[in-house]
Amino acid sequence: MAAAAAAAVPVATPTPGRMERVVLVTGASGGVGLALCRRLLEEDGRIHLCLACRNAQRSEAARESVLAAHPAAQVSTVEVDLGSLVSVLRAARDLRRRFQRLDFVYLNAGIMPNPQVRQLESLLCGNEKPSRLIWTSSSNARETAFSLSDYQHAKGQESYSSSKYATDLTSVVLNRKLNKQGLYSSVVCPGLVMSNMTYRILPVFLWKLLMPIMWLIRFFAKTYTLTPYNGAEAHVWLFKQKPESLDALVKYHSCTSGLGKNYVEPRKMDVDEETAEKLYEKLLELEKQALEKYDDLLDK
Ligand SMILES: NC(=O)C1=CN([C@@H]2O[C@H](COP(=O)(O)OP(=O)(O)OC[C@H]3O[C@@H](n4cnc5c(N)ncnc54)[C@H](OP(=O)(O)O)[C@@H]3O)[C@@H](O)[C@H]2O)C=CC1
Ligand SMILES: CC(C)CCC[C@@H](C)[C@H]1CC[C@H]2C3=CC[C@H]4[C@H](C)C(=O)CC[C@]4(C)[C@H]3CC[C@]12C
Repeated sequence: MAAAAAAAVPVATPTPGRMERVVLVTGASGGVGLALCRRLLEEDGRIHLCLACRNAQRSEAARESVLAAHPAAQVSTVEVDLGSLVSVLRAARDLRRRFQRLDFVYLNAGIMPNPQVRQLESLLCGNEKPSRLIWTSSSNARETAFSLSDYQHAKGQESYSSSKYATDLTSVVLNRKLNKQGLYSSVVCPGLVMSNMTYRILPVFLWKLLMPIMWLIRFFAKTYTLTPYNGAEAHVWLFKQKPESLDALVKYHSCTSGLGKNYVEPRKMDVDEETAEKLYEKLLELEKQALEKYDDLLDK
């Protein structure tokens, strides 16, 4: 299975030319990630879009559905299970071989931050134009759920809030370390979106029954974006911004008004920069230990 997860490149997909922007989206097989892919191509049909998914069938189905709406688009796939270090390293090696740089990486499948980014550093840093990392975090990221001494949350009960807080910290520290090398990182919250994730909280039929109530709630709670399309608003907005104009300590929230109008709301994050720095040191140490075992998957 792990070998199969290495990398599948559709043969028909051309290698991106020098001037095309390359955009990688993780978790692109459904929900916010897939809606984001469609919306990005509406913004710029010339990008080379690479869908990073863990399941080959779902990945191909996503690629076909994106191509159905944008037949001339350049869409490729890379298989990666972000829960497996070997799979992440193989996919990163494959991406390093296929692309000279990555202009945008949307880290949308929500798992702990390391080492997916570090393995792509050579594609993200030192390019002519800045590269961007955009993490799908959540308004549910909470400092109280996170502990530096147990940053992998082995002992806690709030892994979701903890991992999203770790994501926020990582984004903050990456900006401090890598802005000067041309890498800019941002975090977004898609709001409450109906997707496979929420269908694991309540069954689909119940959400459908609740939908009229949620449309009403949306007049008061603007983060009830409800559809993946609306949830991708902040991601798409960031795609159009100059990275130098963004605040590293802000989370960008997708919002939808009661009448269905989408907009983005920046909110200051409650992150301690010293904790961010300490987490970064710990992640580097963890990475060093983990990578010692997988020397053959690293480019020297
Ligand atoms: N829905 C919501 O209300 C909210 C969502 N979010 C965040 O938005 C992001 C997208 O979620 P959403 O679209 O709602 O959920 P979905 O479950 O619809 O999509 C999640 C995507 O991530 C992929 N994925 C999950 N685990 C892995 C893995 N180990 N390796 C590779 N890919 C993986 C899934 O692949 P597969 O198809 O194979 O399962 C799928 O493509 C997440 O980070 C989530 O935490 C934040 C706030 C609210
Ligand atoms: C009438 C309905 C509103 C009743 C639904 C009750 C609950 C099951 C849900 C109400 C709000 C939901 C959530 C809000 C925030 C999400 C957050 C941003 C996230 O990242 C993960 C999912 C949420 C926690 C989501 C979960 C279901 C609710 C609690």
